[in-house]
Amino acid sequence: MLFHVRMNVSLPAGMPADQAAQLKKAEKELAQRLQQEGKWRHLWRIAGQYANISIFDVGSVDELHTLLTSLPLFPYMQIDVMPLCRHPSSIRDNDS
Ligand SMILES: O=C(O)C[C@H]1C=CC(=O)O1
Repeated sequence: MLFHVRMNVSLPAGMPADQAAQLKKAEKELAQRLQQEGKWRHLWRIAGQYANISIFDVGSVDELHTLLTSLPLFPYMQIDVMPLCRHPSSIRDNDS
């Protein structure tokens, strides 16, 4: 199942720099592992914003929820999810 996910990150202004750096490091490690596993299919920065557009390929809505809530930055993100299905005019399958 494919999902379009937008994540807007908002760290508290008063968060100590070392705590923010640690959270970002842990987030990056998990994000890269999930990309290697094929679950986090695309990850794009939205230009000029601390936000991303991602495509996830997971087995269920529950799996997506578990994955998103396990992200180290989850407490500091607003996340919007859109489930995707194949468009009848698309010339691509879900694997491209
Ligand atoms: O920077 C972000 O967009 C937030 C988050 C998503 C992946 C990652 O490494 O950090």
